[in-house]
Amino acid sequence: MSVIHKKVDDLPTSVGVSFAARLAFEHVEHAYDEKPVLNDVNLVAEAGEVLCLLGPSGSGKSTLLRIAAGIEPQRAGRVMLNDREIAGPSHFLPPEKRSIGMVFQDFALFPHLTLLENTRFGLTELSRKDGAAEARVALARVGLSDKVDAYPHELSGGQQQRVALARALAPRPAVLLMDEPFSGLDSRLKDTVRAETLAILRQSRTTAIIVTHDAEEAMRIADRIALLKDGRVVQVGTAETLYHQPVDLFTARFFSEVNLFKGTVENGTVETPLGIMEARGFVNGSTVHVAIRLVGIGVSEAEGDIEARIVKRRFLGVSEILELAVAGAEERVRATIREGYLPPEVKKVRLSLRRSDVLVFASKPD
Ligand SMILES: Nc1ncnc2c1ncn2[C@@H]1O[C@H](COP(=O)(O)OP(=O)(O)OP(=O)(O)O)[C@@H](O)[C@H]1O
Repeated sequence: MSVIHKKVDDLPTSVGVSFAARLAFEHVEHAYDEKPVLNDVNLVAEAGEVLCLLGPSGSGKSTLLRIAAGIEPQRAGRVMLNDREIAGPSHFLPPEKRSIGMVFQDFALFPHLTLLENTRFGLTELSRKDGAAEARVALARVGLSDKVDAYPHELSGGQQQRVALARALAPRPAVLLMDEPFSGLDSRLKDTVRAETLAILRQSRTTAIIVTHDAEEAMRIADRIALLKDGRVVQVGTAETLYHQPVDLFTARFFSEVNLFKGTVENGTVETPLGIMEARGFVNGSTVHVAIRLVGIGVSEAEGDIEARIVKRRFLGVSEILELAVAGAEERVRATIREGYLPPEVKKVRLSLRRSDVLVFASKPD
């Protein structure tokens, strides 16, 4: 996909081709009253990419979006759109001048306006006729041409989300910000709406920053993911990087369910209930956490080096979670199997480990 780089000053404010822009947060800090919520955030959304801000509740994701949109002026640092400072010590561009669109969690549609009027709302620089024409194009793009005269309450949740997307994209923003855009949709609709939204973003070549607290959702939609914790960016990268090379235990646990054991390093190894694991690069005597992904434990009636007994089975539809007692270990171990893989009467099993699912991290002080 070719992405056209253009200076923000040259960007059309309303009609014309959409030019994806690069948006960068540089040393951004923020606090509400005296409570710090963002701490030295450095993060770039490259032109044309879908960047997900992922993190638990309260990690500062929405605040970062609001700062980019210009709704919330940050305490320190700056926000750049291509080479231009849009918020910082020397300049503050008001929201309507930023060429940045926003889709809110609750869609924020005007209930008394039709879809056409809702979508035309941000096209203030165009005549009524041109605005309506652009709004029709935007609604066609999200597949709602036949509903231009309908009101929001006449639509399903998924359709309302598409109107919100059409309204945000109609002025052809250089960057689109979306705050938990799929969280209000029921699970049956979610997959479809997510796929449609992504297709529209790709087609319109818009740079998008999407907030979510759901790691699986981020993996489904993002080109890159920025994981936030307590107002700091913990790690940025592709889904594969964050999953396979997590920088810390927090990141590892955000992306997969793990068994967690604490141990002491001896001669580059550490003992766990599932055997002795390699812990290269750690100082002798240091305390480490060993995280073993549930999916990395093979369970079988016949094969595997480790003997275990099934203590509990929990049915989860396509899979089951097993709680296991391992010979010689006090701590219980969890593993996952395909539903029905083991007959109900089976109690004794053997386990095998996939080494790539064993992750060792230095223990942080409690
Ligand atoms: N207007 C505000 N006034 C005071 N504190 C706020 C305000 N907005 C957010 N906060 C606080 O700032 C912190 C970060 O909030 P923010 O909404 O950015 O996090 P988030 O990661 O988006 O979380 P969530 O997923 O729950 O929305 C939280 O502790 C929150 O309580």
